[in-house]
Amino acid sequence: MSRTLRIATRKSMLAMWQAEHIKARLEQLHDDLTVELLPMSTRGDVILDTPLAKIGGKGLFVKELEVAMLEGKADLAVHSMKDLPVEFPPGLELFGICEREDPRDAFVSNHYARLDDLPEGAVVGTCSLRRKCQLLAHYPHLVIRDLRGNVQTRLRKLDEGEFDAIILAASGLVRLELTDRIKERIDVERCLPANGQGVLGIECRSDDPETKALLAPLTCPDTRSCVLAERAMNRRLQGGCQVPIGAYAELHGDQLHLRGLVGRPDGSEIVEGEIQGHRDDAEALGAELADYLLARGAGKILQDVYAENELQS
Ligand SMILES: NCc1[nH]cc(CCC(=O)O)c1CC(=O)O
Repeated sequence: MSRTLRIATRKSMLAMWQAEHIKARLEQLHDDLTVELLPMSTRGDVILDTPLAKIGGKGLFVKELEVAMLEGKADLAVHSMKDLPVEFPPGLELFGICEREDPRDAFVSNHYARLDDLPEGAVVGTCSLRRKCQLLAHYPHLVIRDLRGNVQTRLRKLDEGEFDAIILAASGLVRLELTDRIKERIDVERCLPANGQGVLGIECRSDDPETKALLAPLTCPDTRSCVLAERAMNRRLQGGCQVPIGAYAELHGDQLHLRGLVGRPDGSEIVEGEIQGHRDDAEALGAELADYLLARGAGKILQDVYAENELQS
């Protein structure tokens, strides 16, 4: 029986690449399946002049896609897991979690080979409070400036000389075949990634078993365990995507090792911790690590960050 699936997607090059990638994999897996893309604009794409942390609102980039699925105009959406809110609207769920690519942040510069080489006062572009916090904690001599836009826009601003360097997810650059722009992959000890970084997630309607059956083979069980732990930590911390929270899990056999971090955007305080346990307890481990961080002052830091965002908006 032939079937057609429609993927709702943002129109940025990275989002389109990701949707095309899942389309190709699905069509390869299933004979007689046709996959079409439904490109859409989201609020996050339209509001380009305000730092994301100030616009706030969870899921700025996903709401329109979700409406399209609920209205039956599309069957699935492909997301960067790190941009996905931890909760889903009724009727929709996270069904597929694909194999993780490089989770690290990448150092991109036209003049410097490594983060360590940046001189006093060098200007680094990022709008991620997580990156800002960790960069300033390790390199207090740097100046961090907001940098927004899709990957191409950010690279253009670097090339125009507005910044000495910028930080982007390595995975996004790799997907766009811009690997040669990566000067250094920053180890997770210096910059703990965002939960779900480097992972594609697939969202679909909860009551759509046919789509789910087609999507099932895309899930990577190892990545899924890691991402469940990372997201459980963020959920317990009640962190949206615009907060200085890092979460990164790795598997060693069946042992899951999760690291977490909450920090002040200026790098003046970082609360961090790690936990290890069986992968079957991934979500419980995430929640437990969140409680550990909360007991050490993470809640106060997050409260202050949220209050600051309120004030500026
Ligand atoms: N917030 C934007 C965004 N969302 C996902 C990625 C990269 C790909 C990924 O993490 O899977 C990026 C770009 C970036 O942070 O440099």
